[in-house]
Amino acid sequence: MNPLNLTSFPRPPARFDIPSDSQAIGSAAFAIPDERHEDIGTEEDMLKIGLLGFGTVGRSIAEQLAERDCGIELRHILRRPGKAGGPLMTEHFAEIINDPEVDVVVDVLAGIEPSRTYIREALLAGKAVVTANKAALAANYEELLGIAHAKGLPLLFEASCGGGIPWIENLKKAARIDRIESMHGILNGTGNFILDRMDRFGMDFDEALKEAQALGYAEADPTADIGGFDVANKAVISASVACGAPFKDDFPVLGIEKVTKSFLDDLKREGKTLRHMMLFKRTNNRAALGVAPVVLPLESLEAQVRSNFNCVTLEGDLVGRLSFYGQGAGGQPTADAVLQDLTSIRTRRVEPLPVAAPPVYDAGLLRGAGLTAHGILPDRTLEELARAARETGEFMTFQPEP
Ligand SMILES: NC(=O)C1=CN([C@@H]2O[C@H](COP(=O)(O)OP(=O)(O)OC[C@H]3O[C@@H](n4cnc5c(N)ncnc54)[C@H](O)[C@@H]3O)[C@@H](O)[C@H]2O)C=CC1
Ligand SMILES: N[C@@H](CC=O)C(=O)O
Repeated sequence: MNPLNLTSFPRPPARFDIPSDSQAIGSAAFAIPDERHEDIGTEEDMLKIGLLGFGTVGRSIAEQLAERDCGIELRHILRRPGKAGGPLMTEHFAEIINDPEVDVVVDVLAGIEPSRTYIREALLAGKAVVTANKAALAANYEELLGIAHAKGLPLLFEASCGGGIPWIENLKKAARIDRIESMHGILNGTGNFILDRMDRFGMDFDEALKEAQALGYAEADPTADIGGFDVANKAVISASVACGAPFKDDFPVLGIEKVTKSFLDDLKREGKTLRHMMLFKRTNNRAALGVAPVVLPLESLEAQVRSNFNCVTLEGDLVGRLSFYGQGAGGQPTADAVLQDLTSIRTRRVEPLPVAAPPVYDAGLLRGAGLTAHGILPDRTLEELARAARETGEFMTFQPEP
């Protein structure tokens, strides 16, 4: 029995302009009828999944499914050739999408490919998809959400941003009522772990990075974490959800590779600290995005965020500021986010994505009122500061508005 009652997914509010073409980013509300969806199950039915990947997150998902009664049955686990020895293991993706019992394909692979191909093929084969892979999603957001929309299938990605924090779900909910005017926050557990270990325990950068890797926080290639590209992927996904349209523009990304203990000690003496942040601003139909190390007063909210924790804030025109805090990396919190998405599908409580016209990129929004440059180069945009940082090799930091 297929428990995916696609016709019962809530419809988005009427104020959204729903594009009719199949590439449009839409919600799972628009089910295209096919015979698979006619066999509608109930909430009590087991949701059957095929798991792609058996690393830190994949193992945690399998462990939790064995331990708790979530109403989810694990039918297959895709592993690399030569590693698929155990029960349920396969090295053939075709075995998963050709299994008519599989309702949802869960992607916890690393890197853009083969995830993009597998998500595409799963959706085209009529399977819902849950992914934690922000690199694959950010790079192919329009295409993949477009296919999900055209097929009337959920493509959920809570785990892709902020580990165990229910950020995407709440951002979608806020966007039902509010205009999302800004977002900022810490969205990388590895980077925050490193800065915190250096700041509070005097650890070296490399030593702290090794510990983050051993704890399962870092990406397979940790340069994505410390160079800001992992935050950039999460920023693209968050901005796309907030704007109701794929956020495709280039934007400045500054990493934390150059941070030293002595730099953090100097800041501490001034009553400040450093956090690696996503920065997003939007007014009317204009928006800007950036990733940068930000100098913060010690008493600020983000300065309290330690270890692998993340803290991300949205500002809506009605609700004002809403902040979300929790473990941003690690097998268990990320497994929780995946299981939450699967439970939303099983219980047919999928929050639809807002849909709107894409904003025009306006770099000037991250200047002046939005951010004040710290120390040097005041009154420049984040783009100009990023360029100068690359050219001079200097380490740039910014202070957020109070
Ligand atoms: N570790 C974390 O805290 C978080 C990770 N994520 C994302 O979740 C995904 C998984 O992360 P981790 O489990 O930490 O990564 P990982 O590197 O520990 O696991 C990835 C697994 O996929 C396997 N794999 C790669 N290509 C494959 C292929 N073609 N066929 C079969 N298996 C293949 C690898 O052998 C590895 O076991 C990544 O996309 C990551 O960005 C998201 C949130 C938090
Ligand atoms: N490498 C990432 C994992 C979670 O998204 C991080 O450290 O935040």
